[in-house]
Amino acid sequence: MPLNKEPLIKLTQVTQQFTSNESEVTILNQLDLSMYDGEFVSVVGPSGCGKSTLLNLIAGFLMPTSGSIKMRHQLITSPDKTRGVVFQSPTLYPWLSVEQNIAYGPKRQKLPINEINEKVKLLVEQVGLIGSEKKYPFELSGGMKQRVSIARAMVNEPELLLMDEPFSALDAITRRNMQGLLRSLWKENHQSIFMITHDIEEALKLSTRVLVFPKNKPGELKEYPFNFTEKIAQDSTYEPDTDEVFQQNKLLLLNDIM
Ligand SMILES: Nc1ncnc2c1ncn2[C@@H]1O[C@H](COP(=O)(O)OP(=O)(O)OP(=O)(O)O)[C@@H](O)[C@H]1O
Repeated sequence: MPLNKEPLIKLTQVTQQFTSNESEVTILNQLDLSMYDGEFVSVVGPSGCGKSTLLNLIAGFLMPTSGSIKMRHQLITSPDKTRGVVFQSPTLYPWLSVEQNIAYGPKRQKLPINEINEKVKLLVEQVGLIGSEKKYPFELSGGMKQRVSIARAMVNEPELLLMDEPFSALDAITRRNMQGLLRSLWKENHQSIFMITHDIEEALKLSTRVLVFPKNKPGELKEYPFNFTEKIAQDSTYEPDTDEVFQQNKLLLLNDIM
């Protein structure tokens, strides 16, 4: 972890409690966490451990019970366009075409039309939707819809992309393709990414750091730095499924969670 750099995101002593059946439940307990520019951080953990809560706090959808969350020293108090969010189910406007969906944010910001067209063209290319620009959401597969969602989030050039189980509704092959796409976007655009996933392999294959909510320590986080994503990007012959180190780390994470 870079010690000499300023964090992009900094959580200090963040506690999140919710009321359930008239009693307080602590979901996150005095959590300290820093994330740096260019990192790809994944979060894994058992169902209900607080993964989405953590993402919602960083997005600004939720305020912590106590503690602070800052982005470049500024307290996060509401969602804004410096943090783009991609959800599990694509949230596209059904009456707008692919290119109109992507252009929606920049149009609202009243950016010059030439600039919007350029951004949309570049993103359509980057997410692999050339030829589908004029299609409407009902004409797209699940994977294509999620490609539009990612483009829609990235068109605003967010400093941080937050993804809540973005591929969990997709079939295995589409998912693998989307993982490759996301790795390329991360590398080409030097994008910082914070992703929640249920899939330990996905976390290991994509991230530079994995945060785990261990099963026996509710509210706490454990961290592991990894470099498999760089290996996969640089060496097309590298096969994690036959790499002993990869498999050992997978077991390590599984033991933490299950
Ligand atoms: N707004 C809320 N009010 C009350 N309880 C909440 C609220 N949001 C989340 N919770 C509770 O907090 C806990 C953590 O929820 P969260 O959605 O963060 O878990 P998760 O790890 O993302 O789960 P999953 O993997 O199943 O999606 C759950 O018990 C949930 O019911």
